[in-house]
Amino acid sequence: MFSTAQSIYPVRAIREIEDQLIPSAKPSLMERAGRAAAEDAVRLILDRPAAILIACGPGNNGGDGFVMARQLAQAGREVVVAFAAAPERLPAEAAKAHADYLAAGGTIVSDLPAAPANGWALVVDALFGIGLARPVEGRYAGWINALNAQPAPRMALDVPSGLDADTGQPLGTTFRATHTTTFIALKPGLLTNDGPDYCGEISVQRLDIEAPAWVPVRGQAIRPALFRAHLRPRPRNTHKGIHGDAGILGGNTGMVGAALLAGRAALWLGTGRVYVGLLDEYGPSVDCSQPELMLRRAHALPERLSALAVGPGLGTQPAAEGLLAAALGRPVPLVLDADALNLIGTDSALQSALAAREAPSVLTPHPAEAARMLGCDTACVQADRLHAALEIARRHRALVVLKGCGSIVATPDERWFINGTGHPGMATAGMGDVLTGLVVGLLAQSWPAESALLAAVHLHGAAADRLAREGIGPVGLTASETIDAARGVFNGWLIEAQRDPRITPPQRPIR
Ligand SMILES: NC(=O)C1=CN([C@@H]2O[C@H](COP(=O)(O)OP(=O)(O)OC[C@H]3O[C@@H](n4cnc5c(N)ncnc54)[C@H](O)[C@@H]3O)[C@@H](O)[C@H]2O)[C@@H](O)CC1
Ligand SMILES: [K+]
Repeated sequence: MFSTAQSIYPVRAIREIEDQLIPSAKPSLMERAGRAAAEDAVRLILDRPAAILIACGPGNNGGDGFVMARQLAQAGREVVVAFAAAPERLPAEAAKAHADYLAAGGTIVSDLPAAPANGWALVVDALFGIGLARPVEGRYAGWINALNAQPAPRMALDVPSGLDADTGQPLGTTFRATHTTTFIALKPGLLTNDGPDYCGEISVQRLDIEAPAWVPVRGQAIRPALFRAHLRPRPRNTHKGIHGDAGILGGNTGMVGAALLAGRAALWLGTGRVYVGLLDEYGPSVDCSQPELMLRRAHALPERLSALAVGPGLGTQPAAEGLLAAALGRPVPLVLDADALNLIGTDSALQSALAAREAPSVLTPHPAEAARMLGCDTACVQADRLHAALEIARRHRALVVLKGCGSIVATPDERWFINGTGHPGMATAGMGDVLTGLVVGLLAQSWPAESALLAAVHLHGAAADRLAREGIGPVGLTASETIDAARGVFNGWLIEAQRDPRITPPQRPIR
C-alpha cells in the first residue's frame, strides 16, 4: 500500500529527458519502448491466439509500433502492420525501426485491413503520441474509428492517439484504449479530465530511466506514501483536547445540510471537537442524528479553534461576506470552499486578505468555481486543469485542489499532484462538503496543510471506491455514506502504517 510515489512529467519535460538520453542510449529508447510494449501485449493476451493489428503513424510513435511488431513476430505471434505514411519521411529512429521490421521479414499494408474471421487478439494504436500537434481528422480519424469499433482489447502506445498528453483533452477523433503502455513516466493528460476515460488501465514502462535524475520532478501521483509519515497511532494516554477543535462556517437558509455534512466528516475522521456555525437564523440547535456536533449561530463560533472551514452552504449575502472577511483574519489553518470561493473571486479586498495570510489556506474549487476565481469560463479551466490549479495557487498563495476527474492539487511553489481514486458516482450533491470536512478535520489534528490536503483528497476517492466495490454506487452513492467509508479506509491506513517498520515507533522493552 505504501509503494513509492510516482512522478508525472508534462510533454516538455519528457522531451528534455529524451534529448539528454537519446544520443547515448544503448539500446535506443525506441527499442526499449517497443520491447516493453510487446511484453505488456503478451501479458495482456496470453489466452488470445489470433493475429495482432498494429496501426503505425508518421512519427516516432509509429517507430515504437514497428519495434513492437518485430518483437512480437519474433516471439511467434502473427502480426499485421498498417502504415500509410511515406517511409522516407519517417524521423531517423523510426525509419530504422521500419527498416529493421522489414529486414526481419515483416510486411506492411497501407490501409487498415478488415478483421479476420476470428477477430483480432489485440489492436494497437501507434499512430500519435506526445507529438500530436492538431486534431485528428481524415484518414487517421477513419482508422481510429475503425480501431475503436473492434471487440478486442485496445492498446495505446505512450498516449491514446488524439488525446492531448498534457491536458487530457481529446483533439478530434481519439483512440479509446482499454490499456495504455506509457513510456518513461506518467503524463498529466493520462490522469485528469477525459484522460482516464480514454486510457483504460495504465502501465508505466520507465525504460530503465530514472527520470528525476535528469529533470526535477514537479508533479506526482497521489499515493499514501506521500503522507504516510503522519499516519501515526494515537498514544493511549490521550484526551479529546489533543485532537483539535474544528470549526465549520456555512449553512445558510436552505443549505444547512452542507455545513452538517462537513462537520460530520471532520468528526468521523477523529477531530476532538467540531463546532458548526450556521448562518440560517432558523437553523437547528442540534443535529439529532449527529448530536456530537456543537451547533452555534455563525457569529458565535469559539475564538480558539485549531482549524476552520468556510463555505459549505455559506451563501453570498453581505452577512456571509463579513464572516468570511473575519475568518480570513484568524491565524489558523483555513479551508475555503463553495461560496467562500465565489465571494473571493469577485472581491479584491478579500483577495488581498487571503494573499496576506500567514497561516495555511486551502482552496477547494470545482471547475465552475475555479473559472469564477480566474475570470474565465469552465471550458477554459477544463482545457488546461493543471495550469488553472497552479494559477489559483500562485495568485492566492494557497494550496488548491481543483476537483473533478483526476483532482489536481497545486502548491504556491509550483508543485502539483494528481489523484487517481474515486469514480463518477461522486458527482453528487454534498460530496464537496464532505471533502471540506475531511481536510479541516486533519488540519485540526495538526497535520501539515499539504499532507492534510493530499490525504483528504485521496481518502475521499478511496472511500467511494470501497463503497462501489460493495455495490454501494457508483449509481446512487450519497455523500453521507462516504463519510462512514472514509473512517474505515483511514483506520485501515493507520493499521497498515503501524505494520510498516519504517514508521512504527520503537517499542519500549518489557522489564
Ligand atoms: N524520441 C524518441 O526517441 C522516443 C520517442 N518515443 C515515442 O515517440 C513519440 C513521440 O514521437 P514524435 O515526436 O515523432 O511524435 P508522434 O509520433 O507522436 O507524432 C508526430 C508525427 O505526427 C504528425 N502529426 C501530429 N499530429 C497529427 C495529426 N493530428 N494528424 C496527422 N498527423 C499528425 C506530425 O507531423 C509528425 O509527423 C512518443 O510519444 C513515444 O511514443 C519513444 O520511442 C521513446 C523514445
Ligand atoms: K498512440
